[in-house]
Amino acid sequence: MQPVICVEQLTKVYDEVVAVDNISFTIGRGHCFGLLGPNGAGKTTTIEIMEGIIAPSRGQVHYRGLTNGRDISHQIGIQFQHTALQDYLTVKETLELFAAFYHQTLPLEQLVVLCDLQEFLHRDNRLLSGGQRQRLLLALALINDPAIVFLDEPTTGLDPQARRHFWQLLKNIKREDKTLVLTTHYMDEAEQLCDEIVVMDHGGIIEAGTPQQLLSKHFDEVFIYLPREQISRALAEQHHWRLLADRVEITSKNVEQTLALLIANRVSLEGLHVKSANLDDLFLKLTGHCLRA
Ligand SMILES: Nc1ncnc2c1ncn2[C@@H]1O[C@H](COP(=O)(O)OP(=O)(O)OP(=O)(O)O)[C@@H](O)[C@H]1O
Repeated sequence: MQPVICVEQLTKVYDEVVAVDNISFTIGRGHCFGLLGPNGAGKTTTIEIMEGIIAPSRGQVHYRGLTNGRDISHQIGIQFQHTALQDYLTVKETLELFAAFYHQTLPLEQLVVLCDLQEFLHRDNRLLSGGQRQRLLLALALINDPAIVFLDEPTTGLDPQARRHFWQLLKNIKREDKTLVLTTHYMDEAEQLCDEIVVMDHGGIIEAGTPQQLLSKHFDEVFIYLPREQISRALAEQHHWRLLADRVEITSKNVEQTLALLIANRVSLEGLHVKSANLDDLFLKLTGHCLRA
């Protein structure tokens, strides 16, 4: 891995709150790096220090010889969660306006293709759907052809189809040798996009690695589900299986053995569903609460 950003012993203390508590990590060039954690974990503070928006109390962020975000603005792009777009301007006019702020920009035609803006290029900003608006904001983050793009919960509020479309665009952008730094509340998004993730809680790092590394480190079992009415309460309690509202959850280290046990107990296997642990399960295990809770 060729490191592009090195965060070293970063700390941010507000009056009475340690928002970020001595964290260190490295982001590889061309990777998608995900910063995850529950509300108040310290993600935004960390990202804003990396972006040079706020100064750390202690520690450093190194980027190509630049420290703590100084003079970094022309090398990065930021997609903020809430950016006010100028009313009465079209998408094309908005791109042209933002392009005028920079010496060096990506050709607009390239941006339009990269962010899939063709269909609504001449539409007034006020008339854009949520997904179209996010694609325009992505284009604005890319306008100066940055090496690193920061994305703050880019798909919050989008419908499943628009989210998937957005993910595809981010995958294409990654192929252009850009490094993506993403915060998200959606574990499926992190699983789809991120090469490395860091999970924060209470200002510190509680886990770091690739999604696959973390899943295999924390889980050596799969979840088996069966409709509730097919398993007696006595059998479930005997084996400590979880009784959910409409199904039973069986945690199994050996699927074959569990199936044999079910068959031996004359349990019907109709509607059986097997699921490997995903980042949602990992998050729950690490932080004790769901991201959206
Ligand atoms: N300017 C500030 N002054 C005082 N405390 C702050 C300030 N900014 C953040 N904090 C506190 O620092 C902690 C970390 O906040 P931060 O916004 O970085 O968390 P987060 O992980 O981004 O949360 P969310 O997912 O809700 O955006 C919180 O306890 C927050 O209240």
